[in-house]
Amino acid sequence: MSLLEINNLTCRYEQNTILNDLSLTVSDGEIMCLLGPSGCGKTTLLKAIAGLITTASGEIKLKNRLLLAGKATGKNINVDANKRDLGMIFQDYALFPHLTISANIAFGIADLSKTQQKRKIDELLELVSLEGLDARYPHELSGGQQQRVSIARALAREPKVLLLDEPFSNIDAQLRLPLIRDIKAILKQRNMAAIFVTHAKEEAFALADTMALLNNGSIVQSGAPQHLYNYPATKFVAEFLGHGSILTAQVLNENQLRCVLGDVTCTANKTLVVGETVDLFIRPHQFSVIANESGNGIIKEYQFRDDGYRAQVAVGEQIIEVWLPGYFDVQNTKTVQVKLTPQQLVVL
Ligand SMILES: Nc1ncnc2c1ncn2[C@@H]1O[C@H](COP(=O)(O)OP(=O)(O)OP(=O)(O)O)[C@@H](O)[C@H]1O
Repeated sequence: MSLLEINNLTCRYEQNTILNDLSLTVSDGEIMCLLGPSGCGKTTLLKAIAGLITTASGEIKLKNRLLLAGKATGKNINVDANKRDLGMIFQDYALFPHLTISANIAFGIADLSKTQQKRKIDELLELVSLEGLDARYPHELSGGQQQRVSIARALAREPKVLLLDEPFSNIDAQLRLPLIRDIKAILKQRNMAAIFVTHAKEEAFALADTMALLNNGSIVQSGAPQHLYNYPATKFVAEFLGHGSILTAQVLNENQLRCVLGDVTCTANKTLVVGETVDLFIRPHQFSVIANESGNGIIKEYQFRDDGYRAQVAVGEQIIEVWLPGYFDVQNTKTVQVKLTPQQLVVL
Protein backbone atom coordinates (compact mmCIF):
# COMPACT_ATOMS: atom_id res chain seq x y z
CA MET A 1 0.00 0.00 0.00
CA SER A 2 1.31 3.44 -0.80
CA LEU A 3 2.41 5.27 2.33
CA LEU A 4 4.01 8.41 0.94
CA GLU A 5 2.64 9.88 -2.25
CA ILE A 6 4.20 12.79 -4.09
CA ASN A 7 2.24 14.20 -7.00
CA ASN A 8 3.42 16.76 -9.56
CA LEU A 9 5.86 18.46 -7.22
CA THR A 10 7.66 21.52 -8.56
CA CYS A 11 10.33 23.47 -6.64
CA ARG A 12 12.24 26.51 -7.73
CA TYR A 13 15.17 28.46 -6.38
CA GLU A 14 14.75 31.94 -7.80
CA GLN A 15 14.17 31.43 -11.55
CA ASN A 16 15.63 27.91 -11.63
CA THR A 17 13.30 24.94 -11.66
CA ILE A 18 14.96 22.30 -9.46
CA LEU A 19 12.15 19.73 -9.26
CA ASN A 20 9.91 19.59 -12.26
CA ASP A 21 6.41 18.09 -11.92
CA LEU A 22 7.88 15.15 -10.03
CA SER A 23 5.75 12.22 -8.85
CA LEU A 24 6.84 9.32 -6.66
CA THR A 25 5.32 6.82 -4.22
CA VAL A 26 6.83 4.88 -1.34
CA SER A 27 5.05 1.87 0.16
CA ASP A 28 4.86 0.64 3.76
CA GLY A 29 8.25 -0.69 4.85
CA GLU A 30 9.90 0.17 1.53
CA ILE A 31 13.52 1.38 1.44
CA MET A 32 13.92 3.66 -1.54
CA CYS A 33 17.22 5.08 -2.69
CA LEU A 34 17.18 8.34 -4.52
CA LEU A 35 20.12 8.38 -6.83
CA GLY A 36 21.45 10.87 -9.32
CA PRO A 37 24.33 13.12 -10.30
CA SER A 38 25.43 16.04 -8.19
CA GLY A 39 23.02 18.96 -8.32
CA CYS A 40 20.09 17.00 -9.81
CA GLY A 41 17.78 17.89 -6.91
CA LYS A 42 17.98 14.93 -4.47
CA THR A 43 18.44 17.00 -1.31
CA THR A 44 15.84 19.48 -2.52
CA LEU A 45 13.32 16.63 -2.85
CA LEU A 46 14.03 15.39 0.72
CA LYS A 47 13.73 18.92 2.07
CA ALA A 48 10.45 19.43 0.23
CA ILE A 49 9.06 16.19 1.69
CA ALA A 50 10.27 17.19 5.16
CA GLY A 51 8.68 20.64 4.82
CA LEU A 52 11.99 22.49 5.11
CA ILE A 53 11.66 24.53 1.90
CA THR A 54 8.98 26.38 0.01
CA THR A 55 7.54 24.54 -2.98
CA ALA A 56 5.96 26.04 -6.11
CA SER A 57 3.22 23.47 -6.66
CA GLY A 58 2.27 19.86 -6.09
CA GLU A 59 0.87 17.59 -3.46
CA ILE A 60 2.42 15.37 -0.76
CA LYS A 61 0.37 12.81 1.17
CA LEU A 62 1.43 10.60 4.05
CA LYS A 63 -0.99 7.76 4.81
CA ASN A 64 -3.66 9.71 2.96
CA ARG A 65 -3.08 12.79 5.14
CA LEU A 66 -2.26 15.84 3.05
CA LEU A 67 1.03 17.42 4.12
CA LEU A 68 1.20 19.75 1.14
CA ALA A 69 -1.33 20.89 -1.39
CA GLY A 70 -0.46 23.89 -3.55
CA LYS A 71 -2.77 26.85 -4.08
CA ALA A 72 -3.71 25.48 -7.51
CA THR A 73 -5.54 22.59 -5.80
CA GLY A 74 -7.72 25.11 -3.98
CA LYS A 75 -6.62 23.63 -0.63
CA ASN A 76 -3.37 25.49 0.14
CA ILE A 77 -2.10 23.14 2.85
CA ASN A 78 1.49 23.18 4.14
CA VAL A 79 1.94 21.23 7.39
CA ASP A 80 4.86 22.39 9.59
CA ALA A 81 8.01 20.30 9.40
CA ASN A 82 7.74 19.18 13.03
CA LYS A 83 4.15 17.97 12.54
CA ARG A 84 4.82 15.82 9.46
CA ASP A 85 5.63 12.53 11.25
CA LEU A 86 8.89 12.26 9.36
CA GLY A 87 12.42 11.76 10.68
CA MET A 88 15.35 13.35 8.90
CA ILE A 89 18.98 12.27 9.19
CA PHE A 90 21.76 14.36 7.74
CA GLN A 91 25.19 13.59 6.39
CA ASP A 92 26.94 15.33 9.31
CA TYR A 93 24.73 13.55 11.95
CA ALA A 94 23.65 16.95 13.37
CA LEU A 95 23.96 15.76 16.98
CA PHE A 96 24.04 18.36 19.75
CA PRO A 97 27.69 18.43 20.82
CA HIS A 98 26.99 19.66 24.35
CA LEU A 99 24.44 16.92 25.10
CA THR A 100 25.18 13.32 26.05
CA ILE A 101 24.09 10.52 23.77
CA SER A 102 21.12 9.82 25.96
CA ALA A 103 20.10 13.51 26.05
CA ASN A 104 20.47 13.69 22.26
CA ILE A 105 18.06 10.77 21.85
CA ALA A 106 15.69 12.22 24.46
CA PHE A 107 15.53 15.54 22.60
CA GLY A 108 12.49 14.74 20.49
CA ILE A 109 10.58 12.84 23.21
CA ALA A 110 10.59 15.43 26.00
CA ASP A 111 6.81 15.05 26.26
CA LEU A 112 7.21 11.50 27.64
CA SER A 113 7.76 10.86 31.37
CA LYS A 114 11.37 10.40 32.54
CA THR A 115 10.74 6.66 33.03
CA GLN A 116 9.26 6.30 29.55
CA GLN A 117 12.17 8.27 28.06
CA LYS A 118 14.71 6.04 29.84
CA ARG A 119 12.96 2.88 28.64
CA LYS A 120 12.90 4.15 25.08
CA ILE A 121 16.54 5.29 25.11
CA ASP A 122 17.70 1.90 26.46
CA GLU A 123 15.65 0.09 23.81
CA LEU A 124 17.01 2.26 20.98
CA LEU A 125 20.63 2.06 22.17
CA GLU A 126 20.30 -1.71 22.16
CA LEU A 127 18.77 -1.59 18.68
CA VAL A 128 21.70 0.39 17.28
CA SER A 129 24.25 -1.66 19.31
CA LEU A 130 25.45 1.22 21.49
CA GLU A 131 24.48 -0.09 24.93
CA GLY A 132 26.50 1.46 27.74
CA LEU A 133 27.50 4.58 25.78
CA ASP A 134 24.56 6.71 26.92
CA ALA A 135 26.67 9.05 29.13
CA ARG A 136 29.23 9.85 26.45
CA TYR A 137 29.30 12.98 24.31
CA PRO A 138 29.19 12.85 20.49
CA HIS A 139 32.92 13.70 20.12
CA GLU A 140 33.71 10.59 22.19
CA LEU A 141 32.20 8.33 19.51
CA SER A 142 33.38 7.26 16.05
CA GLY A 143 31.63 8.60 12.93
CA GLY A 144 29.74 5.32 12.47
CA GLN A 145 28.62 5.37 16.12
CA GLN A 146 27.48 8.98 15.82
CA GLN A 147 25.45 8.10 12.77
CA ARG A 148 23.82 5.27 14.75
CA VAL A 149 22.93 7.77 17.47
CA SER A 150 21.33 10.07 14.91
CA ILE A 151 19.28 7.11 13.69
CA ALA A 152 18.24 6.25 17.25
CA ARG A 153 17.26 9.89 17.79
CA ALA A 154 15.17 9.93 14.62
CA LEU A 155 13.50 6.61 15.51
CA ALA A 156 12.63 7.81 19.03
CA ARG A 157 9.75 9.86 17.65
CA GLU A 158 8.47 6.84 15.73
CA PRO A 159 8.22 8.62 12.40
CA LYS A 160 6.26 7.02 9.58
CA VAL A 161 9.10 7.56 7.13
CA LEU A 162 12.81 8.20 7.65
CA LEU A 163 14.55 10.59 5.28
CA LEU A 164 18.32 10.17 5.10
CA ASP A 165 20.54 12.58 3.21
CA GLU A 166 23.82 10.91 2.27
CA PRO A 167 24.10 9.37 5.73
CA PHE A 168 27.24 7.37 4.93
CA SER A 169 29.38 9.91 3.16
CA ASN A 170 31.42 10.73 6.29
CA ILE A 171 31.91 7.08 7.21
CA ASP A 172 35.12 5.22 6.32
CA ALA A 173 34.69 3.12 3.20
CA GLN A 174 35.49 -0.08 5.16
CA LEU A 175 32.78 0.55 7.75
CA ARG A 176 30.18 1.70 5.28
CA LEU A 177 28.84 -1.66 4.08
CA PRO A 178 28.54 -3.20 7.56
CA LEU A 179 26.76 -0.03 8.76
CA ILE A 180 24.41 -0.15 5.76
CA ARG A 181 23.63 -3.79 6.54
CA ASP A 182 22.87 -2.93 10.18
CA ILE A 183 20.66 0.01 9.29
CA LYS A 184 18.77 -2.02 6.74
CA ALA A 185 18.17 -4.69 9.40
CA ILE A 186 16.92 -2.06 11.88
CA LEU A 187 14.51 -0.58 9.34
CA LYS A 188 13.23 -4.01 8.29
CA GLN A 189 12.78 -5.08 11.91
CA ARG A 190 10.53 -2.03 12.42
CA ASN A 191 8.93 -2.26 8.97
CA MET A 192 9.87 1.39 8.58
CA ALA A 193 9.85 3.09 5.20
CA ALA A 194 12.85 5.22 4.29
CA ILE A 195 14.17 7.38 1.50
CA PHE A 196 17.95 7.51 1.24
CA VAL A 197 19.76 10.04 -0.84
CA THR A 198 23.06 8.95 -2.25
CA HIS A 199 25.14 9.32 -5.34
CA ALA A 200 26.97 6.05 -4.72
CA LYS A 201 25.29 3.27 -6.63
CA GLU A 202 27.06 0.57 -4.54
CA GLU A 203 25.29 1.93 -1.44
CA ALA A 204 22.00 1.98 -3.27
CA PHE A 205 22.39 -1.62 -4.48
CA ALA A 206 23.25 -2.77 -0.95
CA LEU A 207 20.32 -1.04 0.67
CA ALA A 208 17.43 -0.41 -1.63
CA ASP A 209 14.22 -2.28 -2.24
CA THR A 210 13.62 0.26 -4.97
CA MET A 211 15.70 2.92 -6.62
CA ALA A 212 14.57 6.15 -8.19
CA LEU A 213 17.01 7.78 -10.55
CA LEU A 214 16.74 11.54 -10.72
CA ASN A 215 18.15 13.79 -13.42
CA ASN A 216 17.50 17.49 -14.00
CA GLY A 217 14.69 17.54 -11.47
CA SER A 218 12.68 14.59 -12.86
CA ILE A 219 12.58 10.89 -12.05
CA VAL A 220 14.00 9.14 -15.09
CA GLN A 221 13.20 5.61 -13.92
CA SER A 222 12.24 3.87 -10.69
CA GLY A 223 11.88 0.25 -9.68
CA ALA A 224 13.82 -2.68 -8.19
CA PRO A 225 17.61 -2.20 -8.51
CA GLN A 226 18.01 -5.34 -10.62
CA HIS A 227 15.20 -4.19 -12.90
CA LEU A 228 16.87 -0.82 -13.54
CA TYR A 229 20.18 -2.57 -14.11
CA ASN A 230 18.79 -5.11 -16.56
CA TYR A 231 16.12 -2.95 -18.18
CA PRO A 232 17.44 0.62 -18.18
CA ALA A 233 14.94 2.91 -19.85
CA THR A 234 17.58 5.25 -21.23
CA LYS A 235 21.30 5.48 -21.92
CA PHE A 236 21.59 7.78 -18.90
CA VAL A 237 20.21 5.06 -16.59
CA ALA A 238 22.38 2.35 -18.16
CA GLU A 239 25.55 4.40 -17.80
CA PHE A 240 24.74 5.71 -14.34
CA LEU A 241 24.35 2.17 -12.98
CA GLY A 242 27.60 0.79 -14.38
CA HIS A 243 30.28 1.29 -17.00
CA GLY A 244 29.67 -0.22 -20.38
CA SER A 245 30.66 -0.18 -24.02
CA ILE A 246 28.30 0.68 -26.82
CA LEU A 247 28.37 -1.68 -29.81
CA THR A 248 26.35 -1.14 -32.96
CA ALA A 249 24.53 -4.25 -34.17
CA GLN A 250 22.12 -5.32 -36.91
CA VAL A 251 19.05 -7.29 -35.91
CA LEU A 252 19.07 -10.60 -37.83
CA ASN A 253 15.96 -11.98 -36.15
CA GLU A 254 14.13 -11.50 -32.87
CA ASN A 255 16.88 -13.16 -30.88
CA GLN A 256 19.94 -12.79 -33.04
CA LEU A 257 22.21 -9.82 -33.64
CA ARG A 258 25.32 -9.23 -35.76
CA CYS A 259 28.08 -6.98 -34.40
CA VAL A 260 31.83 -6.55 -34.63
CA LEU A 261 32.20 -9.64 -32.41
CA GLY A 262 30.15 -11.83 -34.77
CA ASP A 263 26.60 -13.15 -34.42
CA VAL A 264 25.12 -13.19 -30.93
CA THR A 265 22.09 -15.05 -29.67
CA CYS A 266 20.32 -13.05 -27.00
CA THR A 267 17.19 -11.86 -25.34
CA ALA A 268 16.89 -8.11 -25.16
CA ASN A 269 15.24 -5.54 -22.91
CA LYS A 270 13.28 -4.28 -25.94
CA THR A 271 11.49 -5.88 -28.86
CA LEU A 272 13.91 -6.27 -31.75
CA VAL A 273 12.80 -5.37 -35.26
CA VAL A 274 14.45 -7.40 -38.06
CA GLY A 275 16.77 -5.31 -40.23
CA GLU A 276 17.06 -2.49 -37.69
CA THR A 277 20.42 -1.15 -36.49
CA VAL A 278 20.61 -0.85 -32.71
CA ASP A 279 23.11 0.20 -30.05
CA LEU A 280 23.94 -2.45 -27.47
CA PHE A 281 25.13 -1.46 -24.02
CA ILE A 282 27.50 -4.14 -22.78
CA ARG A 283 29.05 -4.20 -19.32
CA PRO A 284 32.66 -5.37 -18.86
CA HIS A 285 31.66 -8.66 -17.18
CA GLN A 286 29.45 -9.62 -20.14
CA PHE A 287 32.37 -10.22 -22.50
CA SER A 288 34.22 -13.51 -22.43
CA VAL A 289 37.92 -12.98 -23.05
CA ILE A 290 40.69 -15.55 -23.52
CA ALA A 291 44.34 -15.13 -24.52
CA ASN A 292 44.68 -16.08 -28.19
CA GLU A 293 47.52 -14.98 -30.49
CA SER A 294 45.25 -14.92 -33.51
CA GLY A 295 42.30 -13.41 -31.62
CA ASN A 296 40.14 -10.45 -32.66
CA GLY A 297 41.18 -8.04 -29.89
CA ILE A 298 44.30 -6.18 -28.81
CA ILE A 299 44.74 -5.08 -25.20
CA LYS A 300 45.48 -1.36 -25.24
CA GLU A 301 45.41 -0.51 -21.54
CA TYR A 302 44.51 -2.10 -18.25
CA GLN A 303 44.03 -1.15 -14.60
CA PHE A 304 43.87 -3.43 -11.59
CA ARG A 305 40.72 -3.10 -9.46
CA ASP A 306 39.76 -5.01 -6.35
CA ASP A 307 37.83 -7.62 -8.39
CA GLY A 308 40.31 -8.08 -11.27
CA TYR A 309 41.39 -6.00 -14.24
CA ARG A 310 39.46 -3.56 -16.37
CA ALA A 311 41.06 -3.62 -19.81
CA GLN A 312 40.46 -1.50 -22.89
CA VAL A 313 40.55 -3.78 -25.90
CA ALA A 314 40.53 -2.72 -29.56
CA VAL A 315 38.33 -4.90 -31.76
CA GLY A 316 38.62 -3.53 -35.29
CA GLU A 317 38.04 0.20 -34.87
CA GLN A 318 36.02 -0.22 -31.71
CA ILE A 319 37.42 0.10 -28.18
CA ILE A 320 35.56 -1.95 -25.60
CA GLU A 321 36.03 -2.27 -21.86
CA VAL A 322 36.26 -5.84 -20.58
CA TRP A 323 36.76 -7.48 -17.20
CA LEU A 324 39.61 -9.91 -16.67
CA PRO A 325 40.10 -12.05 -13.56
CA GLY A 326 42.98 -11.09 -11.24
CA TYR A 327 44.99 -14.18 -12.28
CA PHE A 328 44.91 -13.22 -15.99
CA ASP A 329 48.49 -12.78 -17.23
CA VAL A 330 47.78 -9.33 -18.58
CA GLN A 331 51.44 -8.22 -18.57
CA ASN A 332 52.38 -10.91 -21.11
CA THR A 333 49.22 -10.97 -23.21
CA LYS A 334 48.65 -8.66 -26.13
CA THR A 335 46.09 -10.43 -28.28
CA VAL A 336 42.83 -11.93 -27.03
CA GLN A 337 39.67 -13.49 -28.41
CA VAL A 338 36.63 -11.52 -27.26
CA LYS A 339 33.17 -13.10 -27.48
CA LEU A 340 29.67 -12.23 -26.45
CA THR A 341 28.06 -15.37 -25.11
CA PRO A 342 24.27 -15.86 -25.44
CA GLN A 343 22.71 -13.66 -22.79
CA GLN A 344 20.30 -10.91 -21.90
CA LEU A 345 21.44 -7.70 -23.59
CA VAL A 346 20.56 -4.08 -23.10
CA VAL A 347 19.47 -2.36 -26.31
CA LEU A 348 19.52 1.41 -25.98
N1 LIG B 1 19.25 27.49 -1.19
C1 LIG B 1 19.48 27.42 -2.50
N2 LIG B 1 19.39 28.51 -3.28
C2 LIG B 1 19.60 28.46 -4.62
N3 LIG B 1 19.90 27.33 -5.28
C3 LIG B 1 20.00 26.20 -4.56
C4 LIG B 1 19.79 26.17 -3.13
N4 LIG B 1 19.96 24.91 -2.70
C5 LIG B 1 20.26 24.15 -3.78
N5 LIG B 1 20.28 24.92 -4.90
C6 LIG B 1 20.54 24.44 -6.29
O1 LIG B 1 19.58 23.47 -6.59
C7 LIG B 1 20.14 22.41 -7.36
C8 LIG B 1 19.85 21.08 -6.70
O2 LIG B 1 20.52 21.05 -5.44
P1 LIG B 1 20.44 19.76 -4.51
O3 LIG B 1 21.21 20.08 -3.26
O4 LIG B 1 19.03 19.35 -4.35
O5 LIG B 1 21.21 18.70 -5.39
P2 LIG B 1 21.69 17.22 -5.03
O6 LIG B 1 21.19 16.31 -6.09
O7 LIG B 1 21.32 16.88 -3.62
O8 LIG B 1 23.27 17.40 -5.17
P3 LIG B 1 24.50 16.70 -4.37
O9 LIG B 1 24.50 15.26 -4.80
O10 LIG B 1 25.69 17.44 -4.91
O11 LIG B 1 24.27 16.89 -2.91
C9 LIG B 1 21.62 22.74 -7.50
O12 LIG B 1 21.82 23.33 -8.75
C10 LIG B 1 21.88 23.73 -6.39
O13 LIG B 1 22.89 24.62 -6.75
